[in-house]
Amino acid sequence: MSAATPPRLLVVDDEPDLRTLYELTLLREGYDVESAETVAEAWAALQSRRFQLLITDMRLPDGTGLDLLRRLEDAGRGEKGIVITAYGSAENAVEALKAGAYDYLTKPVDLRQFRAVVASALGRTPATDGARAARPADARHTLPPRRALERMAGESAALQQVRSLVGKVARSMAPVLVHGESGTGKELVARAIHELSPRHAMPFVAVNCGAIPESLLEAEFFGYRRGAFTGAVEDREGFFQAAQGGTLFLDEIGDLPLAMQSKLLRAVQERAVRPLGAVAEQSVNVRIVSATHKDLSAEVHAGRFRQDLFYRLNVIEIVVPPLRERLEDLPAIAAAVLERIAGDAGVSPPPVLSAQALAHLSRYAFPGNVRELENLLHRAVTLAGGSVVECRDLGLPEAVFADSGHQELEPPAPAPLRPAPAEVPLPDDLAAYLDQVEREILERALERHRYNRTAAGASLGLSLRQMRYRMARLGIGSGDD
Ligand SMILES: Nc1ncnc2c1ncn2[C@@H]1O[C@H](COP(=O)(O)OP(=O)(O)OP(=O)(O)O)[C@@H](O)[C@H]1O
Repeated sequence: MSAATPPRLLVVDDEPDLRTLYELTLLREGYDVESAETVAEAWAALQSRRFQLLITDMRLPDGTGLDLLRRLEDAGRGEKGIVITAYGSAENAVEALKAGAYDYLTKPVDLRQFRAVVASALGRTPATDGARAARPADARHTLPPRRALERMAGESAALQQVRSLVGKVARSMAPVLVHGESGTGKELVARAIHELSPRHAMPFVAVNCGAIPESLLEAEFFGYRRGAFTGAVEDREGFFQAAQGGTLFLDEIGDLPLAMQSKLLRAVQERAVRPLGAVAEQSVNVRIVSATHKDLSAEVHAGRFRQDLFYRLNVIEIVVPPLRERLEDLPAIAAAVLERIAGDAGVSPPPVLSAQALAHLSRYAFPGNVRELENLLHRAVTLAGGSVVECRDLGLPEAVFADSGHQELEPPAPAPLRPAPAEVPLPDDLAAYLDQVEREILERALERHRYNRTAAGASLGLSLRQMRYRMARLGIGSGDD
């Protein structure tokens, strides 16, 4: 956008004072502003000119802001929309996002937030805001657009539905909740949304909520100031600041403790965070995509997840079904994974699965989903050593197959535990020795449960959170790295 042609905005509100307030605020930002009082007047303006952005009150004398959004959508117009809704009417806000609004604001409108949302819709930084300027993307985060979508192999109806939803929601700010079992591709979906969104050149920050010790959550999410606590020797930004202008992916959101849920809700509502030890809040412009393998509404019923946060995050839900429910995707995903493995190893052409090996795999329940398939193929390729992966290379014992109902499948029979030696020599570094013992036990449990961390943890009496924490501490990979 050149300085000579400021973006043209249309403000629609029937209250003269509010209209003036919005107009003045936007004029100070250097925009070209027009206004209207009713749906009819706004529509007349929209028919005679193009605007970059429509900012409309929800309730208008002759209709609603949504009527305008729908008309724009029907006419195939490119104007983005921001809807201003009454305080506390969450349904209206959700309706607005579903009708294609870029974002919504609630009354009374906070002008700092107003400027930030408008700027974000126009891909700019607020001119008069003290908020941090949008940064150029960190190189690590800059993937060419569409990479995640291209990586997503498979043509099942379920996956096509996922792809189409990704395309639709990418344009807006609407929070998305991705639901699916572990390893189904939830993070891939979140990345695809980010890469197709207007934010794609800004950071994508992925956070595994289940892997962070509870005492560190606030500092990790919101950052801290030097001296905020012992050990805080310098200022550090949190995930929200790191994702400024981009997308924050909150994986395993269902694992977040209740106290942290309240703080997250506040940050999402206020669009501002206060680092530990700081006096002032910082406004943040971040789109939230969260994911869970849990049934969050059941968690809400059980009192383990805040209902208000659930509604905030779950404006649009994308369900990624388990691999066993879309086995038609198996050949394409396996081929894509084999290609990736071969590419990483510099081998060409990539190995292929024999027909029997594929048939064998399609009888397996894949409790760890695509991630498990990847691990399995990694091992199989190493064992095969040639260009064709056969059944025997897959290392799936008959015990893991059942013809009736995949759900009842049991993991392979455990190998007998090694008896403890009668006399263990005393270690000279007890902590390192115990770490090694723990590492071996975790690795064996993971191996036995085909890298399904939940199942491996449960077999040792550990929650997923504890399991992840221990794995991170001991530097054990999740099997996919
Ligand atoms: N449709 C697909 N095609 C190809 N690869 C896929 C597909 N879906 C997932 N993957 C790959 O499977 C692995 C697991 O995916 P991802 O990390 O997105 O799953 P997840 O559901 O977020 O897992 P978790 O719940 O354990 O965090 C990744 O390497 C991803 O690239």
